[in-house]
Amino acid sequence: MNIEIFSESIKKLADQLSRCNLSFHRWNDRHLLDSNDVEEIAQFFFIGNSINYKFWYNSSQQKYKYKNYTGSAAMWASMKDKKKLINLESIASGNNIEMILDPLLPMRTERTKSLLEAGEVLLDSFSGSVLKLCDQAEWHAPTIVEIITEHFPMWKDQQRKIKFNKRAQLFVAMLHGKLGAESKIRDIDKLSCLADYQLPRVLRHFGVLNYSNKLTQTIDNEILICRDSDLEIEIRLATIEAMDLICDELKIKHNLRVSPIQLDYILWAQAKGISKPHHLTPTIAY
Ligand SMILES: Nc1nc2c(c(CN[C@H]3C=C[C@H](O)[C@@H]3O)cn2[C@@H]2O[C@H](COP(=O)(O)O)[C@@H](O)[C@H]2O)c(=O)[nH]1
Repeated sequence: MNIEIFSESIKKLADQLSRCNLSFHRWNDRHLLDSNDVEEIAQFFFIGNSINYKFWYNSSQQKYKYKNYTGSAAMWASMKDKKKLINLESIASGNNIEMILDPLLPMRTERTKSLLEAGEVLLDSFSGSVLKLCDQAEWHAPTIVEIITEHFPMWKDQQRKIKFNKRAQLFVAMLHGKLGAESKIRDIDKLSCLADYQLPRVLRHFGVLNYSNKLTQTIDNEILICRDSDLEIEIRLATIEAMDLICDELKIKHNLRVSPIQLDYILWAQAKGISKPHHLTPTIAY
């Protein structure tokens, strides 16, 4: 065991959170597509999340940049600038990928494969419509995630039978938040938080996750943690458990019903001000 969850820190953090606006993020950020066309938004969120992973090169400090943006925001901003090229037929044919993918993005080979798969499968199995995929799931959040991970192998994020499905769940959360009152998505609260590299960093910063000396050394010295290793899975599981406990505390002590996926972005966004590194696992999952 390399991680302990501190209940005192959970109480303190829940207390702070209880005084914040805990509603779903609306994804109206400047680097995201703004459109009244729901299909266009859904497609943009889908294509973006198909390559929403690993924005670091060799360390937490060395991040992909585009214009004034860093990390995932830079990827979204670059996709937004190229939105006219995001045409499923040409993505699936491989023709536009060279132009869509910024050459500076890490894991270019994997991202090319992710984009090709997204284009091909959306066209072949869902008539090129992300909304059709949601219709097929009857807008039931966990079913949308299931359909995505069944049809798009690159989205499958399952380790030792544990379904993390970080990118598929983020896609659903983004669509739900963006649609706001118009959202037909059901059972969004059945999704888990998104076990990426920033959320555990935030939970560690707030003292919720307490790392063993070995893990502290590994992360602070920016030593790579292998994909599918016990350590990687422990970090991801502890993140989910801690987020569930924070939600329990908000409910029991503060009478606030907040789901882990609702709380996810609120805490994720806190990563910006943290100086300690995040864990480094080269992966297409997050
Ligand atoms: N748990 C959780 N993880 C999330 C998100 C988002 C949201 N995305 C954006 C869309 C509009 C917003 O303004 C954001 O820019 C990205 N990530 C993950 O973080 C990592 C990138 O981190 P950094 O290098 O610092 O950008 C990477 O694994 C990415 O997949 C979230 O909401 N929850």
